[in-house]
Amino acid sequence: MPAQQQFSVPFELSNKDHLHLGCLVDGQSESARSGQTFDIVDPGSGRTWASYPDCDESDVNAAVESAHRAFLNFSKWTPRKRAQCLLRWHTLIVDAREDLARILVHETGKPLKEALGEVDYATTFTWWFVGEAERAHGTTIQSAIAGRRSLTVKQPIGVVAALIPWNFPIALALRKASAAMAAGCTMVMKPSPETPISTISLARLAIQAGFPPGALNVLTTSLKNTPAVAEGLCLHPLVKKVTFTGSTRVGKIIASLCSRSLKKTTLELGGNCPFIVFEDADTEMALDQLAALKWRHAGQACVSANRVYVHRSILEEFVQGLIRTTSLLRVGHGMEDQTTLGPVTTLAGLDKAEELVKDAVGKGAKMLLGTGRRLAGPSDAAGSLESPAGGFFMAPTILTGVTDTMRMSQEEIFAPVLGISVFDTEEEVTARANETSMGLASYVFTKDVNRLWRMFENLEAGMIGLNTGNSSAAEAPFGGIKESGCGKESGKDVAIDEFLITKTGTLTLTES
Ligand SMILES: O=CCCC(=O)O
Repeated sequence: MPAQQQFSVPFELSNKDHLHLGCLVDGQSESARSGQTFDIVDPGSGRTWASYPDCDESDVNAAVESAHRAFLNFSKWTPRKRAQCLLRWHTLIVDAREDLARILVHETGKPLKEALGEVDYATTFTWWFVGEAERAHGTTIQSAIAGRRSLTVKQPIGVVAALIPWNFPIALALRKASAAMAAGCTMVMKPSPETPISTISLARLAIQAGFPPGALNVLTTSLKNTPAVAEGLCLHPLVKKVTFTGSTRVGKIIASLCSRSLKKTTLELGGNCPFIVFEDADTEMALDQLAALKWRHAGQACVSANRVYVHRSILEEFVQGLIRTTSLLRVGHGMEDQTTLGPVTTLAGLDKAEELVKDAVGKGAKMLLGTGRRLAGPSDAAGSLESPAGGFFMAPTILTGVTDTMRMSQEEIFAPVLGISVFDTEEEVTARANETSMGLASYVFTKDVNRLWRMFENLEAGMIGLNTGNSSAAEAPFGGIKESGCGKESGKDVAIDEFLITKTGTLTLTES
């Protein structure tokens, strides 16, 4: 059933087509079979501003079959034709940058400047995979047996299901989709309940760019129907690969569902990233990098600094510097010019952040800035911070005296709460940093190049920032180890390989 437009959009768009009601299946805008919808809430105001089709398990098959039909054709396109189409998609997304960023602000709460930054980051993936499309090659193999020749070819794996998180919905949708489509796969995307609109916009632009109908389908769902739709996708026999970004808890469920048919998975899961500042670090640099990393999207990035270890000899200076820079942040709605810290995207996130702070303070941590509680009204802010009512806001909160047994050292915080722990030696901090089941990213600050090299080798994480708080880039492999997941997104060869199979051919010559 075609979907109807029904919005009261609280912001201006340069092109109204960039915001569309309805999921996308076979190039058509569709409602859920049940006719049900769910609401999209602006985390900056707490107000509902749109409703989207609430797909359930009965909607999965049509989307997968359409993607399969499209695959039969699309997988035969030459790599150059795929690259050219990806480039047109890239250009359309760049042209829609401002509108997409405004949509992002109202889905995720992040400040407009960060939302524009996300779109710019996202289009580094479309750009990168335009190049990768033509460079996925097989090999020839010198056989050990006389008269025998061997070779490998790479072929697209088939229909991919992509389960996309709400924290960077445009960047992570494009990191997954541009790699898959460069490889010749088609995709069914399931965005998070908080952020379906930006995903639909991207998919409609893909069809406009010339990808065949069905090459990129989108099913939107409420939180209630998310498990059923995700399960339907993971178990569908025509889905050959599942790529998921989200929590480790859900990642394990996805892995177990996919294991029933030995489906290939890429799992980008939770982090508990240590940020280590040694006594010989450039502290100004470490402070700037920590601020950019930690307050990015109000602490809601999987690679965010979760545990901050500062050497005892520079603790006082470091903490004072942190308070000074953090006090300059302005909390507010993402569309307001002065806002530098937006709301937390979900109420559940706010609840958890409050619990973690309560646990830490109960175990002896000291609160130096903020309140560790949601902002309820104009009088509730710490210091000079404003406290906008209505949205899911928390002032940036800084704690010292954080120990490894506190919940905030053991769980992903995903909120504007920063805890500082003290350490004395390299051996001690390395052991404490590695004392977690997670292994996504770690960060080290020191001027000693030998120590940087040692830490790079000894820290158990998939990505190590050496005097930087930002390792994410289209050209570098992104992904964790341990319970932070498996597989790589972005980077040369490895990311596109996630969507390819390698087929070996062996030829016996009749004459040699
Ligand atoms: O939240 C996870 C992804 C963030 C990034 O790509 O830097």
